[in-house]
Amino acid sequence: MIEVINLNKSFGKFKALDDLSIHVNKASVYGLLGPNGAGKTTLIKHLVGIYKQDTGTVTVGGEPVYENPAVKSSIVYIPDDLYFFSQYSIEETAKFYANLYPAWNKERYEALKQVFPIDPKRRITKLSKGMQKQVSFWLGICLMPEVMILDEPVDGLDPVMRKKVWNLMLQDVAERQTTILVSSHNLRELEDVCDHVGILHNGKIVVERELDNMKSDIHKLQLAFTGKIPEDFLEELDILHRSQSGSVLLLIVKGNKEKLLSMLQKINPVILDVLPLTLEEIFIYELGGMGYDIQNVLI
Ligand SMILES: Nc1ncnc2c1ncn2[C@@H]1O[C@H](COP(=O)(O)OP(=O)(O)OP(=O)(O)O)[C@@H](O)[C@H]1O
Repeated sequence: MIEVINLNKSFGKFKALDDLSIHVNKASVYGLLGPNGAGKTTLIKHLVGIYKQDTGTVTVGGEPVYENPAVKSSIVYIPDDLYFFSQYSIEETAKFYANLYPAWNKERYEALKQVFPIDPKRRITKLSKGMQKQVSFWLGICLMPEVMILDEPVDGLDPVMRKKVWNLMLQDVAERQTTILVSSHNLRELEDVCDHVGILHNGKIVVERELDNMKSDIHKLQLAFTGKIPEDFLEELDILHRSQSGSVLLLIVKGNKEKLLSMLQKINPVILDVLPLTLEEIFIYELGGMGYDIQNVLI
């Protein structure tokens, strides 16, 4: 649904996006992670047609986005820094959208008054930051978008509202095949909602993974041996991290779990446990294995 191929963008001599490619399937949720200055907002501004790429292609539904009003009208963009007309109430903004966008869904707007407990007569710019975020989701969802692009979306929302907003959007992914791309610094925030995650660092995608597959491909093992550690044998494994506490060896290993276990049983360890890994740990070890300074890449 969203396809970015070999995208390059420089500001003067500074290369903000460096031959970047991503692919986001229809009816999926793609999480874009990365530290400050990685290039997330710059990429997003290409996806919503604000920036024109230097080179490369950016398409949504197979169509280029830049200067393409038809494609742009199918995308709802909720930026980090929200903008609303300074004099308009929620109600007036809703009327404005209803006149401008044929897809505006009035019934939905009315129904969502139950979810967003804000008086629609209030002027939006006078609301708190979190309340303004709520309004942007309320109105954005009523535009019945095919694609939602969200920059730090739940920043400022309280935990109950975060859950409500994600529930509404995930319902649209399931029922209307909406496609969502969401940027964040926080992997934990994305873990529950995304099916793919891409990590952006210095303008490049350094890791892109389907989350369902990830946990089946990387394992935390605790091992202990009666005699010496069989180093020759361990060299055969794809070890991302190794540490030792007393006689217990902790390994983070890539590979098929059953194969690993049957290999390791052959060397008769006195302890052989497979421990669960969080998604955050997986990324930390994978990126560490690729030579990235983890502290600078993930929070
Ligand atoms: N209009 C611009 N002119 C010059 N440099 C820019 C411009 N926009 C972005 N940059 C630079 O491009 C890099 C990427 O910025 P971007 O805002 O895309 O990062 P980000 O990943 O969204 O960061 P954050 O998490 O802090 O919001 C930064 O070094 C930034 O200074």
